[in-house]
Amino acid sequence: MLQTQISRRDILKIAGVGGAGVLLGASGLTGVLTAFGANPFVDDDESVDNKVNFYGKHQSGILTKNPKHVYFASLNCTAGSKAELKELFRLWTTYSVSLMNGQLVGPNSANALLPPPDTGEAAGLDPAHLTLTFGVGPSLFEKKELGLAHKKPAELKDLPHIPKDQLDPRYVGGDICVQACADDPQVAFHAVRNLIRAARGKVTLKWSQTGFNSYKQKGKKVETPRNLFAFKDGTGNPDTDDAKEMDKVVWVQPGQSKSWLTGGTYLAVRRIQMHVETWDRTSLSGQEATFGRHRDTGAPLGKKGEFDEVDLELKENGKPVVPENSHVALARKVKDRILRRSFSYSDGINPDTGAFDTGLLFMSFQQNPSQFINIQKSMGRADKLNEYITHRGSALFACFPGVKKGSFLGAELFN
Ligand SMILES: C=CC1=C(C)c2cc3[nH]c(cc4nc(cc5[nH]c(cc1n2)c(C)c5CCC(=O)O)C(CCC(=O)O)=C4C)c(C)c3C=C
Ligand SMILES: [Fe+2]
Repeated sequence: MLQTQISRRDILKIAGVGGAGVLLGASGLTGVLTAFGANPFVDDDESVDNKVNFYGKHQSGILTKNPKHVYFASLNCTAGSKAELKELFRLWTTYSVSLMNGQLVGPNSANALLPPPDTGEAAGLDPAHLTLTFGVGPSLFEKKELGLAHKKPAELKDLPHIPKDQLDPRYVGGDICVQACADDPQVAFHAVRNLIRAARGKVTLKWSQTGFNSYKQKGKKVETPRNLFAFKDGTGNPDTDDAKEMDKVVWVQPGQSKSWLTGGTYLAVRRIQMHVETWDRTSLSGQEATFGRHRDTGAPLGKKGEFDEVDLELKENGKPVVPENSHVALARKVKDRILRRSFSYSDGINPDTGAFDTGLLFMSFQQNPSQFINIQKSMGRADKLNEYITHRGSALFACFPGVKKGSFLGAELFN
């Protein structure tokens, strides 16, 4: 860690101490160098509580468990050249490590005539397990000024239309994405706000979505969160502690795609409205038949425990206990697997209908978008859940591999 760094807790102590010399002496070099266009190396500070490391083989925020809040931002890229974009990702690397350490993105200046380098609303807060995940969308590679067309992976293209989706252009696509997850929504927002602020002239916000997850925690044991239809959501996910499984499901392996994406992954995002008014008029048995699981325990129909194996062959009076058109049965019809990492959202009401604008910010990570697409196709028109949901937003991003100390986000793409 740079000796010159300053924690967000320290800022409160230092506040009020005048004199540029004092402040630069205490917290120094980072902001000064950043202001002159250089990016000093900032390391993970493992002495900080509630902190997730930035550096590693893979980016954070993909296998990182139990995120409570997300601020997801989809961005337009307005950089004029590849060199400009590369500089931005270098700067974002330094910023991301500082933010995930719970530090200011730049030291305060004593000059009150200047805006403070850090927007300040996370002052005094710890990192709250902040993770930052960056990806690039298909449209980035179509920008002639960036000269990246030859680096576009064949599979990085807009997700296909699915029956009944009613996409709203306000929630579609994006050149770049930033996913900020934290246990504190203000920490997540602060991170995205400062990243965007530092990128002025190089990116603009296209769309964004906040989301949340709530779960009971006893010691280290965490219960599966419930979605806004009250069902446990995430039970059937692959085991993120199983590295071999993650290499099969999530991480792009050497030779599978463009080399810059090795160790990275694809993020499929769907903003899915959930018609809670209709759901709340549905019987419990109807709700359980929709998912193929019990609402209370999360167990597959016909079973007792949440993690009992789903048995699609189980019959009662000649009929499958887990209905063939249930969400889970259809998801299991194909052999493809994905890692879901979704969040509920609640965005007020739709002024035209008076209905809640609420639902699921569905996010899944997979080594090839075809895994998501095959599951989506299997669900197709048949999924009983379709009666209660409408897909409103959609985007696909290729998320960079992790960053080695001394390197920067997307180095393999830009070098
Ligand atoms: C194409 C991928 C999927 C979309 C889109 C999707 C939307 C969606 N899902 C729920 C709620 C639940 N999904 C559950 C399981 C489940 N869902 C998918 C895929 C998509 N879901 C998969 C691959 C699975 C796992 C199937 C398995 O192998 O068992 C469940 C059951 C519990 C669990 O495993 O998480 C729920 C509940 C909603 C509400 C929704 C759109 C709003
Ligand atoms: Fe699902």
